[in-house]
Amino acid sequence: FCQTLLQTVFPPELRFALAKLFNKISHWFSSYCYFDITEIDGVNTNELYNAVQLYLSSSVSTSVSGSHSRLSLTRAVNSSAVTFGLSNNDSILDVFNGVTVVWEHVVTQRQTQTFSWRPLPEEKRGFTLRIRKRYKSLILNSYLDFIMERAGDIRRKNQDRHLYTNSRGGSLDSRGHPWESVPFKHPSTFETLAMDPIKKTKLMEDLNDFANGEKFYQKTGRAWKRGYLLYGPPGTGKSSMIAAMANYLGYDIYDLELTEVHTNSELRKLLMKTSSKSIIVIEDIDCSINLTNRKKNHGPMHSRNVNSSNCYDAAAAAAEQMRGEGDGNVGGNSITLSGLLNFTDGLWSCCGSERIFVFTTNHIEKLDPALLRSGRMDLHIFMSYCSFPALKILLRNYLGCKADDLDGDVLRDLESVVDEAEMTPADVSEVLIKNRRDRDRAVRELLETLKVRAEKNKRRKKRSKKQSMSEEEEEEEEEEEQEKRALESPNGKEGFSFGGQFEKSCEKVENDHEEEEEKEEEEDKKEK
Ligand SMILES: Nc1ncnc2c1ncn2[C@@H]1O[C@H](COP(=O)(O)OP(=O)(O)OP(=O)(O)O)[C@@H](O)[C@H]1O
Ligand SMILES: [Mg+2]
Repeated sequence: FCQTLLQTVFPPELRFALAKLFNKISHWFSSYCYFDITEIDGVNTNELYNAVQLYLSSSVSTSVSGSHSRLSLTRAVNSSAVTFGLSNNDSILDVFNGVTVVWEHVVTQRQTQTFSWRPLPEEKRGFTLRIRKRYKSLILNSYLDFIMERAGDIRRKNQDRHLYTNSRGGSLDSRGHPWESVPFKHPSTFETLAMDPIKKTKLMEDLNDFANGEKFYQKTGRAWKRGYLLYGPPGTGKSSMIAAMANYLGYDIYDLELTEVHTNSELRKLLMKTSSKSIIVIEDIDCSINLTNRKKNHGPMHSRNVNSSNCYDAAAAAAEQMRGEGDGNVGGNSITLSGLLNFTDGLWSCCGSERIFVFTTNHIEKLDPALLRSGRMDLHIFMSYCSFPALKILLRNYLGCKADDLDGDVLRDLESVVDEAEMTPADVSEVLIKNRRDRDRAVRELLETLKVRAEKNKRRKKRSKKQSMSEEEEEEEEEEEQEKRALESPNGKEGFSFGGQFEKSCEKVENDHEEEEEKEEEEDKKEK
């Protein structure tokens, strides 16, 4: 009634001024201050609104059995979790640093829309935060930061991981993004990963330290990133470990296909478009480097004094980078080792934080030392053939049986042959999957396979040992013969003998001299 009276009696300007004055007076006398966080800020979505909603959803869900009898439930696209929310015009208390605040979810009908390029929702939603005035400055900034951080964590936990790939070969999507993504649903976890438990625990501790190490990295002036090199034969669980890492930390994975990247600057752009809290993976790094090498030989570098019998002197590129020569872009259309090193280690690697680089390879010996030096790849993890502790994990995973469930003799047999057999966890898994309906048959067949493989390996090792022994013997015989020849030769100096190589070079020098003398004589004859 007052409002209609005001509207009829007073002009709008005066009404507005009166309302402002009234607000000011009530504000002076109130011991609280209020902050409105609306869902839509002008035309943009207010990030803080979404963050508050997520943050409150976690505290509301814990108090479901309490005073709240009506809650809203949401499930986002690509999310496997349900989030709780406050219903319209409901309020909730929250405590931060010992200070109590009140959040109210305010929903009002939006007035009839004027023309807009982007249609706005019919409801106007927002949160109102009520804080005692004296605590305003104490908690406002840190409280909002805290809320943003918590919301990020909840979002990551709720949302399924994403697996990004650059297989589009440098072209961009409609939003200018070079990465394509699919929901990442790999079920591998550290629980299911079969490897030495001590190594596993160490790695998990390392990951924890990394994820919680923001302050440490800041204090020490290091970029917040970490590099792991996983190496070992095919089928030992390198890719499975990457999936386990992503699931453990809740990070996205960027699977970088180096063969699809044409220039160093493209590589840099890809890096810039990766998000924080992610794992950047380059699988089979030795193969990717070879590709670069091949190109390098065709490029201008080929004219340099590079040993052409070797496909590429990667160390030269590393040295080039150490000297800071250019960006290492050879011929303008190929990535180089120095480009890759810059990618992982240079200034550009820090555009974003909390990132893990993982390289995998089957042949660590083929990698350039520049890639392996500490600081670049912080941890080198060897994924070995199936060991006994790893075997026990696989038995548990596939047959659902603990070591104690098996017959003691069988277990001992398994333990005695597993190392000799040099079977990969992938091979062991195959045997177990095939017989997973019959546990006894699975174990029996596994034991047989392991024994056969162990026997085979023994024979192979014996053969190669024999081979190397006979080669050694041959070499020794040859040396002895050469020594004999040296003693029997008329030019031989008694009591002295030089290595075969040296003798050969002496013979060669003498022969060369003779040839030269003959040539000179012929020329003399011709002149005459
Ligand atoms: N350590 C392991 N623990 C559990 N499962 C494993 C392990 N290693 C291999 N496997 C099984 O074998 C399959 C192949 O393993 P994975 O792809 O991880 O091997 P990889 O080391 O990445 O091989 P490659 O070098 O060929 O890429 C996986 O699907 C997984 O089920
Ligand atoms: Mg792999």
